Parts: sequence; C-alpha cells; structure tokens
Amino acid sequence: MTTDKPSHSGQGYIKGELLYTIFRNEQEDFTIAKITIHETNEDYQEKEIVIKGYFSELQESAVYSFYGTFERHAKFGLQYKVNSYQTFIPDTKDGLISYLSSDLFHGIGKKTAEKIVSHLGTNAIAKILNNPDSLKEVPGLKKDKAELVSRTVVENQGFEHIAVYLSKYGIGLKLAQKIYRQYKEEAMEVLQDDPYQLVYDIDGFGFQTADQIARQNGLSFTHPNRIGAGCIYVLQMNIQSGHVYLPIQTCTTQAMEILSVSDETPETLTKEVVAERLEGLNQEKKLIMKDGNVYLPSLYYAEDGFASHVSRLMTQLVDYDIPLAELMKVIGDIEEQEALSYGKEQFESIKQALSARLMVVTGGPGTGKTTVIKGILNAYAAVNNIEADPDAYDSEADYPFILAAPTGRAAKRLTESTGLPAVTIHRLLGWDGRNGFDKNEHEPLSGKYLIVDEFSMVDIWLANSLFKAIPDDMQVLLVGDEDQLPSVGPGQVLADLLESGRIPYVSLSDVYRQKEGSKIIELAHLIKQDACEPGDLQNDQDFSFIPCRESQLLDAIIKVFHKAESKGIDMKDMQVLAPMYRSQAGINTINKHLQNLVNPESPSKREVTANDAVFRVGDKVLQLVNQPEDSIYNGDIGEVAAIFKANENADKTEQLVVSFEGKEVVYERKDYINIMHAYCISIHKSQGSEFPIVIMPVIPAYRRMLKKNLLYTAITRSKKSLIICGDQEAFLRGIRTLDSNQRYTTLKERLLDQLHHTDHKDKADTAEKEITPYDFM
Ligand SMILES: Nc1ncnc2c1ncn2[C@@H]1O[C@H](COP(=O)(O)OP(=O)(O)OP(=O)(O)O)[C@@H](O)[C@H]1O
Repeated sequence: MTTDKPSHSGQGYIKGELLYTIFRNEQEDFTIAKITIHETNEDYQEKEIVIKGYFSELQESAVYSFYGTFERHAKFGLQYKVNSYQTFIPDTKDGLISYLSSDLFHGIGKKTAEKIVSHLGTNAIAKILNNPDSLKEVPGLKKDKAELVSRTVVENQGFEHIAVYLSKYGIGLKLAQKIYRQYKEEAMEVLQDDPYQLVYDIDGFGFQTADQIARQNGLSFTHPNRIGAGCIYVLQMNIQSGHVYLPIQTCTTQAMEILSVSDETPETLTKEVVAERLEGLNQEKKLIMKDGNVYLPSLYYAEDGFASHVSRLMTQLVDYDIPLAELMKVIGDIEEQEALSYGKEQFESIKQALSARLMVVTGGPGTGKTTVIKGILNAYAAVNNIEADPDAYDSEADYPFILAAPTGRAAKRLTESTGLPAVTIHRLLGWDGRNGFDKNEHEPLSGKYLIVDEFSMVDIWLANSLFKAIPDDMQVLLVGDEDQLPSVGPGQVLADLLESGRIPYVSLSDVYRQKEGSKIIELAHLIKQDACEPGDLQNDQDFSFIPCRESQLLDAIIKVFHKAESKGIDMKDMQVLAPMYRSQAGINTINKHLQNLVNPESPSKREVTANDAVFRVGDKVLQLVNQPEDSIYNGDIGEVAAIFKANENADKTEQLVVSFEGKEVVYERKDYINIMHAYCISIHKSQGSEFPIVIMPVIPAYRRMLKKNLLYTAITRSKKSLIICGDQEAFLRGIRTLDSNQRYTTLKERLLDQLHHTDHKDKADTAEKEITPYDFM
C-alpha cells in the first residue's frame, strides 16, 4: 500500500490507472493491460503504456504504482514488465471515502465509507491491515459489512505487501502469487518468522532463497528450521535424479554441504546436529526414517501404497478356471486366425496372463510383445465367452479391456499396433488438471483386463495412483523393456517388480522381426546380451555408422539430411537423438543448424523469438512438460501450425499454435518455455516414441552420458533406419558401460515384505480352513 509517493526508492515506477485489460489468465493471475499514466520517474513521455505481469485483477477505480522495467517487444513495441506493484491509497479524507465506496468494495456505500473514515481516520487502511478487529469499533457498522471491508483490504493489500517484500530477493510475481495462495494473510508472518517453511510448501522455492530472507531477518545459522529445510531440500534435489530415498549418512553429508555455505557457518553446526534434526523431522512426520533411510513422506507412502496394492491383487485368484486342453484349443484357434504359430515364450505369456491377477511381460524390440497382447485379449475373450472387438460394444465404457500407456505417443503407438483403443494413464485415471485423479480406491476403474504398455516409464507416484484404482477383480498385464532407461520421475518400478522375483513374468527373448532382416533389432539384442563387437557395426540395409570427429559432426548430420531429401524422404521422418543439450555438438546447436536447413527463414512464414530461439511456422517442436488437460505429454512432438498477433484474436495476446498430430494446442508467450525445437531431441525425451529414421551422434565429448541403457533406448527408437555418426570407440565403450547411478528405492524390499505377510496370512487362513468343526463330525 502506498499513501503518497511510490515507496521503492530509486526503483523505476509508473503510477497509473487501468484503461482496459487486454488479456487475463485467471488461473495464473497473469495480466496484460493498458494504463493511463499519472506520474513516473521513468524516461517515458507518453500518456499510456501496456503493462504485463502476474497480479490480481486491476480495479478500474484504483490507482496503482507499478515497479518494473521496459521491454521492447518485436511486434508490439514498448511494454512495461511489472516486477511488483502497490495500490495507491488516497491519504485525504475525501479520497479515502471515495476509495472505500468504489467498485473495489462491492456493497459499501458512501455513508458507510464516511463512518469508517471518520472513526479510523485517514490511516484507516493501515489500521485495518494491522488489526481487522478495529472495524468493530466503528459505530453502526454492521458485522457483515465490517467483514467485507476487512476481507477486501486484506486480499488486495496482503498480496501486494508480499510481492513487494519478495521482489527485494529477486522473486517475481508468479512465485509470489503461489506463496500468497498458500498462506494468504499469514504469508508475511511466515516469510519473516520462518522462510524455511516455504521450502516444504512451495514448489520451486529453493533453500538458498529461504536462507537469504532468513539472513535479513536475523535467523541463526543453527536454527532448527534452517537445518530441517536444508535436509528436505537435499531430498527434493535427489528426487530429481530419480531417487526415492537417501541413506541417512548421505542425506546428512549432502545437507552439511548446503548448510555450510559461508564463512559465517559456526563450528557448532556439525553432522551430529544435522542427524539430530533429521530425527526431529521424523518425529514431526515431515519426513520418514526407516531402516537407516530417509524419505519424503509422499514417496514413502507411494512405495508403501504401491506394494500393498500389488500384494492385494496378488492374493485374489481369478474367478475362472481353464483346463489346459481347453486353453490349448483356444490358443490354437487364435494362431489359425492370426496365421502364425506362437513361440514357446509367447505361448507361456498368454497362458500365464490368463490365470494371473498381475503379470509382467518384458522384451526387446521385435520379440512379439504386441503379438502377445493381442493373443491375451483374444484368448481372454474366447475363454470368457465375450467379444474382443470393441465395435461389438454399445459404448467405450462397456469394453472390458483397457489399454493404457504413460505418454500420448506411446498410447497412440499401442492403438496403431493393436488396432484397439488406448489411452494415457492420466486420461484413464481422470487427471483433474491440478490436484489429482478422479479414479482411486473409492472410485475404481471398471473393466476386466488392464494392459499397460511402456511400463518402464512409469514412476512410483503414477504407479501408486494407477494401482490404487485397480479393483480386486481386474486382471493386469504390465508390458515393458527392462533394459531401457528408467522413468524420468522417481523410482524404477518395473525393474523392482522384476527383481522382487515374486511377480509372475515372462521375458520374451526370441526375436521375430529380425527374421525380416532388421540389423537394428539385431544390434539392440547384441547390446542387451553384452555381445556387440566392432564387426557388428558394419553398414547394412537399415543401418550405417558414419565415422567422424566432433568438428565434423554437424556437417555429417547435415549431409545425411541432404541425402535423405534428395531421395525424397519426408524430413518429418528424420529424428536426431543426442544425449546432451549443451556442448559444441549438443542438442541446442544441432537444432539451430537443422532448423536453418529444414525450415529456413522466409518472408512467407511468421516467427517469434523466445528463450534464445526463433519459433517459426512449420518448425518441429517438442513438448517439455506433461499437460494432461490438453492431452499432451512431456516428449510429444508437434509442428508450429500458426502464429497469431495479439490484435488478431479474441484473447488479445500473442499465440503460437502447435499441432500435435492434428490436435491443436495454443501457447501464450508465458508458455513458450514448455516447448523447444525438436529436430534433435534428447534420448531421455524420446522414451516411449518411435521414429522411422533415427540419426544418433556419438562422440567422446558425450562420454559422461554414454551408457548401455541410454544407447539401447536410442537405438530401439528407430523403426526403419538407424544412422550413427561419430566415434566407434566411444559407442562400443558406451554400450559396455552400465549406469552406475543406481537409484535408491526400497520397492523390492517392500514387495517382498508385503507378499511375505500375505503368504503367512494365506497359510494361516488355509490352516484355519483345514480344521473346521465339520472335521470332527
Ligand atoms: N510367433 C510369431 N510368428 C511369426 N511372426 C511373429 C510372431 N510373433 C511376432 N511376429 C512378428 O514379428 C514382428 C514383431 O512383433 P511385435 O510387433 O509383436 O513385437 P514387439 O515386441 O511389439 O515389437 P516392438 O517393441 O518393436 O514394437 C511382427 O511383424 C509380428 O507379426
């Protein structure tokens, strides 16, 4: 709140009044508006300016002081980017009365405003903010009106206070909004008394920022809240590397590192003190310590929940019994229908999948996973006397089979390969766009048989959410390739399920597509078996290795593109996969060169510049985050279909439209950060996708990243042709290097523990059943 001159001494400001709102995103509180200028200390002579930033809806009757910087937009000219703002409160009696009776305070008339001002004085707003009860003292002011005034004052002024306060620490309005939403009127108190609390509560609020605020407020280096937040932050950072927990020792050591950042760190801050604080956090249930490990509660419960749902399913027997002879006949009929003869492993998969409540099928490319999925569905349908064809059902909801995958592309591939409807897991569970899923243990999925493909990509949080929603009478088949990279999120659920040795599984190793002459598949399986030799890298129909040095790499890739173009190959079918973003031959550089080649600048193509890149109509782009509300996911690839200027659409904001295989998604400037060029993408992002032609640079400069599972994942993404450019030595070394960064997970132990309990329970139940009163009759 300001009552006279804008208060940020030395900072640039523009004081003004709303003319009209150009664009507003309610969810994010992002606003672009035109204002008339009352006063400014900026070097700006015009009477109006467009401002943009994250703030609550600007009121027509109010005057604001905006603090920020000028930005020249390539298309829209000069704009004022607001970092913080304050409502300008009049300090005269009349001014304050008209402010309190303005539209901002719906239902407060002039008379009521006069009563308030005459009792509380021109300082009324500050008094209300300090003590909302002060309105109770205003004679004749009804309780509901008093509440309305104090609520409005607190809501409008509270956030501004926070935003101004946080701007001193370089925190922008967006994060400030998040903080205000979480704590409301208590935000300032939390910030000043315990900024470390924000490390727990606010996603994206780092320990270092909390430390900075705490320093200003004189909190001690050894304050328990500081040490606690340091420990939690260490766990949060490790989750980003895929860990589910940390051994206590590791957590203590890493916490000591971030807690001892300056020379001021007192000697009393020791490992023992940190370990003691970990114990305290455990007691406060802010983290969970078990068997020498420390977890964030959400991960502890996700692992625990998943393990118990697995064991719940495993104890349910299927309610139909198929004599082997009948099964043989059913499978024989399907073989005839499909005109193939199932291999031993394939037959075993189908047989087991019919009688198991939960089962896993793993296998590399071309081993017949899809063939088996179809076989299982057909066999299940035949045994249970139901139709396997979705068209035989009145609605999608009646179809007894559910096919799902973790990403949109993987789900689409599943539909293409099986000819059956498949959805993403998020869609299946009914992602509500913000907090969670509609489907859970109280509202479970309906259907008879669930098949989840690409299960290696599913992290422990999603696995738990999925399994929660699986009813007791549903059968489940998880399909994946254990040799691929683990999930981006924490855990290694597929690997742990397999390692537990307690879940029925069949590993398909016989390769069928190889028989059709695929060198790519042969190479993938040689890598799987650690049997790839230099002689196996000879060029073949669908494989070539182009030797080159790092300095020649870009030229080599460009030559491959030129050659493909001259052969009439669609450029969209070409996908470069690389392990690293930065470095001379990293993803970013390759993308810039390939954009120039494939989609060069042209007067007929619109373009916008953002995040150090030019997005042009026709560009191939990659989605970087899950956006289930638009049915697009991290790793999905689309094409920039159109770019609209702000004055060309009803939302009055610049828009970039990306078409994801026909599905159009609109991005506003603030969302451009969620996409990047996709001529070259990271191997991690390529998980779950396949491309007709894969070009993979492999050079010694990538050494740190060149591991067996990464290279295997890249190779298995190519459908028709694989071209490796680079250094054979580096490639061979890479495929022999196991990923030593083992993820810390305890899922295997939990599964063994849970299943052990159920074994005992089963035995006890059987024992009880064995001796019944009838036995004595
Ligand atoms: N038993 C079999 N007899 C003959 N052909 C088979 C058999 N099993 C699979 N195939 C064929 O082998 C090819 C690969 O099978 P499928 O697509 O099921 O494998 P996949 O493991 O799903 O492969 P990918 O993971 O690469 O998609 C297909 O053309 C399929 O028809």
